Amino acid sequence: MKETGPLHKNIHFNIGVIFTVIEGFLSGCSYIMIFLVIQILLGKKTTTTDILTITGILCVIYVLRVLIYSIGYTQNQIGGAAVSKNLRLFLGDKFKRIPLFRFTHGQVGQYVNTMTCDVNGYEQILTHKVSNLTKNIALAVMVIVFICYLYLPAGGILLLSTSMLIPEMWLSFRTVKKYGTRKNKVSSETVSSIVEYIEGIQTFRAYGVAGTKNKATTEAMQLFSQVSFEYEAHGIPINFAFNIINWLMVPFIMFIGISPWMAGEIQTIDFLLLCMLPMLLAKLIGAISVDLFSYKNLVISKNNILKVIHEPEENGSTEPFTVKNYEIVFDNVDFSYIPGEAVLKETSFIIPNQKLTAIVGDSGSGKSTILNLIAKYYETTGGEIRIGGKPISHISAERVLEQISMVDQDVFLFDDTIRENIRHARPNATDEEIEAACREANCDGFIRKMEKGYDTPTGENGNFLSGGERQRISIARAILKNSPILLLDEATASLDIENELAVKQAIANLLKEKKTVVMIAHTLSIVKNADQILVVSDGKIAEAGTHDELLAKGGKYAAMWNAEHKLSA
Ligand SMILES: Nc1ncnc2c1ncn2[C@@H]1O[C@H](COP(=O)(O)OP(=O)(O)OP(=O)(O)O)[C@@H](O)[C@H]1O
Repeated sequence: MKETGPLHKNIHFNIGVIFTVIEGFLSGCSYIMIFLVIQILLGKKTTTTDILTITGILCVIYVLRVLIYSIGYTQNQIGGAAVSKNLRLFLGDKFKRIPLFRFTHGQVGQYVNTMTCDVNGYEQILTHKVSNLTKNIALAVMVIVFICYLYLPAGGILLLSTSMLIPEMWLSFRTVKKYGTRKNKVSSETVSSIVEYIEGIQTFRAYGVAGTKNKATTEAMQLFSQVSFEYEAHGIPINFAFNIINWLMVPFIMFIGISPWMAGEIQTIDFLLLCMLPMLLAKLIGAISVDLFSYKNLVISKNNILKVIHEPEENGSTEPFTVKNYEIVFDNVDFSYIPGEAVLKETSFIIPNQKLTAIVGDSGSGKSTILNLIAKYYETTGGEIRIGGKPISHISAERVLEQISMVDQDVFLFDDTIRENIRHARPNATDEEIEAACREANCDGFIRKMEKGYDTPTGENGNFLSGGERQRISIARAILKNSPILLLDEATASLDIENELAVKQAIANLLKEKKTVVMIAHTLSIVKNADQILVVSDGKIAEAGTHDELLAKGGKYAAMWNAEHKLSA
């Protein structure tokens, strides 16, 4: 099947294979030359010219072999590396188009496995396996042809024994398909488990369940070891049986060559080679069998890559998303993360353009889900969400997200400087613009106190910074992006008083601009001045109105307000 797209092999790869095959034939030629040398030596009239000619030809063959091998190997490496680079770039780009809800924990493990192990595996096929295989096959064909020339029946028998490779491969491939596929699946689960273990190491250590005490990770590794063993254990007997047949051919050919040699039908030198060449052939066939086995295994990697390549993409339009206003409408929206377990049920509400809407409600009532749906992290299962009158289901997440700034509790920071982390919000922003955004976000002060100021590294995922500092950096990003919609998950409750005040001030600055703001509020004091408050309860909007209206109503909001005031009193 002709390969297209990122798996397509390039010209370097093809040149590499051709050169390796030539090198295989040349290596066969050196055996023919040795044959000629022995023939001359055993003959009566050996002249210096004969010896010089043969050694000269051998020199040329060896120099050519080294040259051709070097070119072939280099071309293979260049070709393979180019394919894997293009493949990784392609997959990186593909991840941009896969719906965001696909990036669940288990799936991320699979993607990491594909991007690393599977792409490495595929590169191995291209840079080593294919060339080794073609070279060994070329040399094996030459050896068989040469044995046929020496003594046809011996050549015929070797051809027959070599053809046992076909059933052997058929059986091996079945093993690879069954156990290799499982091994690969368990391998991605193990990667997920290891990623989770490393990410959560602080928590695991705090609870004394790190290292071998961590049940989930230990079990995942044990399972992987067991599956790997099963895989090898089922492949070995087939290979073992084949190798016995393969190597028994060496004495057998010797045996059937004795009578013609004694009868003078073949010369001593031919008999000598009949004793030696089957050993070389057995070694080659053994190597071909092992390479074909691992080649088939690596094909699983290729299939995993193909699976990602063919993953359904978002079907929304990538045309720029332009609307006259940024009113957000939820029209009878149904949503569930797990089929049958509804989180939002026929939910309808309007978030007015350039107004502040606060969402309050019990924990687990669906507040974050509403933000996730506006940002198109997930697709609704029923109903429609419209921004500025346009249904967002027809627009790609990337285009919708261009209109949105998100400040939530999980601030993701890259292992880069503070300046570059903020610049991600608007890559062409100047240093002055970044610093101005930081002043508004109340983080300019603490950044300047740092040794390298804006060029201070944040550490992996911002672990050199405190929670409040990370939140203010996230607010600076939102200010810099200056998008018309702002989704805010206010989470000042977990901060110390100084940080809480700084973050609240930063949020107040962020809200000064005219934007459509949707804010999840965990403390009601912060939403008092909102233009509209939505009270979410059990996946529905239980109440909607201003602070005063809702208090006057004496419903759920009023109860929450009174409870909060009792606590702070
Ligand atoms: N990725 C997910 N997969 C499955 N269920 C989920 C997922 N995310 C949230 N849920 C479930 O959906 C429901 C609503 O969750 P959501 O995070 O929207 O609540 P919330 O009101 O924001 O809660 P909180 O105030 O505690 O953050 C909860 O029952 C939660 O367990």
